[in-house]
Amino acid sequence: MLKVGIVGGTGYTGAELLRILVDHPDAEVAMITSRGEAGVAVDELFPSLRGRLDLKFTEPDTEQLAACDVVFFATPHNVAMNSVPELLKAGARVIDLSADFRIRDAKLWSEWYREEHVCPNLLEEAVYGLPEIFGDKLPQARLVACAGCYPTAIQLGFWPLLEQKLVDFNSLIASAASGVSGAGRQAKVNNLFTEVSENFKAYGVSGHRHMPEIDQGLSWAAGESVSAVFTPHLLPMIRGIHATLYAKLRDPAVAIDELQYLFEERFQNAPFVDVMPLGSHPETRSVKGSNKLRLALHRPPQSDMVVVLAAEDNLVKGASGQAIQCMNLMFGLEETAGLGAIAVLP
Ligand SMILES: NC(=O)C1=CN([C@@H]2O[C@H](COP(=O)(O)OP(=O)(O)OC[C@H]3O[C@@H](n4cnc5c(N)ncnc54)[C@H](OP(=O)(O)O)[C@@H]3O)[C@@H](O)[C@H]2O)C=CC1
Ligand SMILES: CC(=O)N[C@@H](CCC(=O)OP(=O)(O)O)C(=O)O
Repeated sequence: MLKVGIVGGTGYTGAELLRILVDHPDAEVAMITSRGEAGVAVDELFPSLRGRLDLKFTEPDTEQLAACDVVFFATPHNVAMNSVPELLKAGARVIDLSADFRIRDAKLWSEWYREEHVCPNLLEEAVYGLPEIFGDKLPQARLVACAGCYPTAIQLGFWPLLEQKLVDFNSLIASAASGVSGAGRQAKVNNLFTEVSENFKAYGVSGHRHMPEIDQGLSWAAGESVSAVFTPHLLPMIRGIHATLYAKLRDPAVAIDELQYLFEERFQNAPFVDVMPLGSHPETRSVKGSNKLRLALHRPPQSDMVVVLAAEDNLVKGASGQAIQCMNLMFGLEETAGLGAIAVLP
């Protein structure tokens, strides 16, 4: 059994790691931290885990965490990077759900995250945690930087089109919406029920920290520097991301069936990417609680655009499920181990 440590166990992604790991056949949670809840039983804070986990939150302690085989950081950015060098030195492997190691360029990272990176030497080594693309790098990885929630849906949705150079690289638009759990569990006025419910709005249009991450991934896919227009929106629901991706076809005569075949082939060995039948409309509830990303292709009439629709659960494929998928591949386990849950309907 793998011994797992979780830093940041009281947040939404930490709780989601727990939900998945208590049913994992090859891993057990050995340590879980919270500064605010240290000493409190995990099942007291999360009664859904009563009878399933006999553990208390502890203060984060890098020396103790180093005894784990793998440590997940489910913490805000600028936290993991302070402990990762010591953990790696002690022989633990690290899966970071935050953005500390996602961007390869330390200067660019500092511009968006407003801090100096404390271990820029590890940025090159960190494997970007998007297993459908970088899965072959995971077995050797000491450090994984899990892809962000919006970037997962947007990068995978555009990837085959860019890789095959089928679309105009200057035409990429990603309009996406996230449930409120994407903003984390800490109290903020903007996330109050009264502020969020019965409302819909865009945010971060002139600058969102996922922009450089999305562009970095799209550029890897295209093999050259590419930038998308990204517009996030806040959806008055708890979980789920829906993205509508637009791109101009280089050859408007290309048949939609060919594109569908391309996507099916690209993701044929990806257990968590579902390329739905042509013309489908993936819904967030069809992925709620599951590690699936559902994609569907459309060709609007009288236009030279292709539209890709994408739906995922931001806390599962967009965060904790994807992190566990990475862990499985790092340790030579079944990619799907512990991740078999299907979506909750309705
Ligand atoms: N929510 C989402 O949909 C997604 C989130 N992510 C990323 O995952 C990370 C966690 O997100 P989320 O779960 O939403 O965040 P939350 O705000 O819900 O939880 C943060 C957790 O980190 C702990 N924490 C905060 N500061 C520190 C610190 N300085 N040292 C140690 N522990 C700390 C908190 O506990 P305590 O203060 O008690 O120690 C808490 O348990 C973020 O980086 C986020 O960007 C990624 C994809 C999707
Ligand atoms: C609704 C909401 O606020 N969403 C968050 C999503 C970010 C997130 O969860 O962080 P990752 O970078 O780790 O994916 C935001 O827009 O900042």
